[in-house]
Amino acid sequence: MEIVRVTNYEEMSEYAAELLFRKVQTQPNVVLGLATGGTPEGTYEAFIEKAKRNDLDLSQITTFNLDEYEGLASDHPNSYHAYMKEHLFHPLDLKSEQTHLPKGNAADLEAEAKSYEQLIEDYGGIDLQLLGIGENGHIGFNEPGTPHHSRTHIVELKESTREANARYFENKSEVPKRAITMGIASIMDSRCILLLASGERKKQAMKNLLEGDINETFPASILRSHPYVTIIADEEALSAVSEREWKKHDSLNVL
Ligand SMILES: N[C@@H]1[C@@H](O)[C@H](O)[C@@H](COP(=O)(O)O)O[C@@H]1O
Repeated sequence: MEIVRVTNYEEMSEYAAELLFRKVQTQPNVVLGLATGGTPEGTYEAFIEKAKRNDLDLSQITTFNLDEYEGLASDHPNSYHAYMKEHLFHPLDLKSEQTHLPKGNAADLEAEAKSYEQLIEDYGGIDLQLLGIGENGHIGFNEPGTPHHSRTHIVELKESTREANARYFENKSEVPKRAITMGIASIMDSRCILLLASGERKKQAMKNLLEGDINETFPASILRSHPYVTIIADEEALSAVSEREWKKHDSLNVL
């Protein structure tokens, strides 16, 4: 596990965008795993800018997102489909065949989960998975208690997660109660993982991730057993982590 400690959100975004840019440049047919939430917005913005400025060839990339809310159609303004179209897919003119998200409004969600997992496999797996982290340690929508062997599945969202995400909806009651998400094992199958964390709100999560035990109570802790994880976190997110911990991991030799 590598930790890149940066000053703030802007620096985190710039650094992550540069890594994504280099990844696509060196591997034009890369399969990217993508995340939503406030954390990667700046990364997407910086990546779009770099890609356009350098005429980056994106025609061969494929993307798979981590998750989607249950019941929201892809054109629902609060769906993760809509988020991705706005923040990445449209600005980069990615074709719809290149981009994949689980369908939250599928008639048979269990079948959707299976076929999503199969599709990732058909593409040879994910080369680089981008992750944010929930305050309770969730990755994707894998809430505390999710088994480490889980594959794409349907989850009940914790009230705290619905509250944290309510800012994107009119009010909390509109936040769906369930979602479909890649599982812990699906995420761990990615060849490398890039986790981003910024701000005070994430400081306890980062402390648990870097100093706690690996267990299912804190889902992100499993990442410590993955061979290629890079964390880009800012000073506030790392403010509860002892310097000894992040210095121990600090490295610029990433991805
Ligand atoms: N499903 C998403 C996660 O993928 C994301 O990492 C998390 C943190 O969001 P934010 O980056 O807005 O703090 O929120 C949601 O629950």
